[in-house]
Amino acid sequence: MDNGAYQPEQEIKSSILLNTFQIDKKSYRVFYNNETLIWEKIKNNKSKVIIPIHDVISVCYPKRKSSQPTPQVTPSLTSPQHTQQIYHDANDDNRSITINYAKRCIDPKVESGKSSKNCGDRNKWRIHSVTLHSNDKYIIKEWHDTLNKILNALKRPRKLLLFINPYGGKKNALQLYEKYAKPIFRMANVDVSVIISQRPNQIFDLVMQQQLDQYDGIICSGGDGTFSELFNGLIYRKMLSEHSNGMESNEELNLDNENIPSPDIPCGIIPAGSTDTIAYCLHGTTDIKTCIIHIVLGQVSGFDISSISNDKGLIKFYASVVAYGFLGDISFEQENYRFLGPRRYEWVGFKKVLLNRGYDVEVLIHQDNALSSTNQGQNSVNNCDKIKCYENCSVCSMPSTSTANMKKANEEEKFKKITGRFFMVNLANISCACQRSPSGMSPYCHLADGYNDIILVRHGNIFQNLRFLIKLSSKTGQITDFPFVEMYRTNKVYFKALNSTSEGSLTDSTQPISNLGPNKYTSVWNCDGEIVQDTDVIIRAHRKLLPVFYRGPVQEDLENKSRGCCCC
Ligand SMILES: Nc1ncnc2c1ncn2[C@@H]1O[C@H](COP(=O)(O)OP(=O)(O)OP(=O)(O)O)[C@@H](O)[C@H]1O
Repeated sequence: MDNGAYQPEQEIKSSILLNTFQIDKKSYRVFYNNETLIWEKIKNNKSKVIIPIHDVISVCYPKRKSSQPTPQVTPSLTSPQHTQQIYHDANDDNRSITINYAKRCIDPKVESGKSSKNCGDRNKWRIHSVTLHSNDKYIIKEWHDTLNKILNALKRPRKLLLFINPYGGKKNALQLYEKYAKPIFRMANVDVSVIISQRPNQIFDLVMQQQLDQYDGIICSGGDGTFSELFNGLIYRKMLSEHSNGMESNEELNLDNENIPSPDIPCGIIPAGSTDTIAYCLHGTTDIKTCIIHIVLGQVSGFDISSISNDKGLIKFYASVVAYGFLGDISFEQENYRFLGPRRYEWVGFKKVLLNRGYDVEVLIHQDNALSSTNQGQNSVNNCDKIKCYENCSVCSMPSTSTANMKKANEEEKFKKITGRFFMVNLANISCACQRSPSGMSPYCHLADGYNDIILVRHGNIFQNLRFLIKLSSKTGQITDFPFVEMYRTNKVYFKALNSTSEGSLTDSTQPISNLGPNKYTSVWNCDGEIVQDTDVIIRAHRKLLPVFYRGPVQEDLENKSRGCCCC
């Protein structure tokens, strides 16, 4: 029933505009209809550009050059600094408007129809601008006002809080922000408050303490560790607020760690770390402009987050991987070689592959009935349909009712027990693809299906371990082709290190590691790059727990086809 109230969706859907404009001194028919903006040459309607309104960043009158200096961010801030740009409209007599829009990278030859093969990376997005001229200032004004009304009706972030980690990666997050992020936020009229972190875990602490209601999104610029601080803060904050009545301690908070509440505020990541696995998996690229574009365009989707707990409760949430054994050992030692930059992983990895003696462990892998039906009861990724996770993924968009219903029908949970000596045991929340390992350790892992892939790599001689690592970093081939690798899809795993000299799990395990660490018999966990020392843990996947600015990578078939000409 139409009660006369203003409905933004109606504005987006029902508006229609059609006029002739000059673009680069040529006549174009330009129309807006059905959430799409189209301009085509009047004399040659083959040259047509189609842009969904959701990919339009801003519509403005051509700007006068501002005499005001651009505000600079002063380092070492712990309270937000605002960096909003004020636009100056030229005058009321405008005869042109500029439309700034984002578009996937497509080879200009493909766009002009001269070639069907695309050398560009379709995961990358770039900003383009088109200026429409008309002698009729009323037409210009109508287009400007209508398109801005539509853009304002879209659900997009207008005010963001950004944490910058100046220490991660190449230590250039601040420069990257100034060079790439600030101009895009300014173009999109997003008001950004910036906080530069001064120590590890400060982002987590600030997210827990700060008033966040005024923000439409909380984002960070840094690597996986920085993003981990951010989303751990957001989730813990939400858990605390949900349990605020009568909640006395963290232990009580940790009791119900099956049903974790979702944060209300979406988050995002501007990659400025060493590996940037999470950004790579979310967008199919670590291209910084692409990641910023996805934030300003504001498309939010649920992203799986997993947790690692001990018998006392929750230890940490992770977004990429928890890895015990080889990768845990690397994570433990790499901090000592930070002066080598991203190369430190190669040096420490080389040392650890030579010295690895394997670790004895026992795992109980939950066999989810919802998965068994598609996997012939094996829960093995080897047997399941090999569907990769892309934008609009059919697996991730399946309703999540199956797991809950199955549990009721079969009260007793089924577990698969595996014991042995392992080179590494990894639980991947995402494919873990990155520039170094483009397929990732778990190529078919999904971003939002509610499952982890557990990868068990049996310990072997140094040549076997090396073969495994080479395959892991290759573009083709799968680690599950090796007979010493097993992979299972699951939403819960009980893990125990055997032969432990540490008499049970270490408490307070994410505290500074000083003299603690892997001993002769046990390793540590690499949890999104941070160390967790417990060796008796439960690992759970939480479906779509975190709202994140992302669309997912582009479908690979198209990408491969489009890259067909790269050999030339
Ligand atoms: N001002 C700071 N000084 C020192 N360390 C910091 C500061 N701010 C954040 N940190 C810590 O820096 C660590 C490394 O950051 P991050 O993981 O983002 O970068 P990286 O390790 O280079 O990248 P990646 O995780 O993608 O490989 C994090 O654990 C974070 O807690």
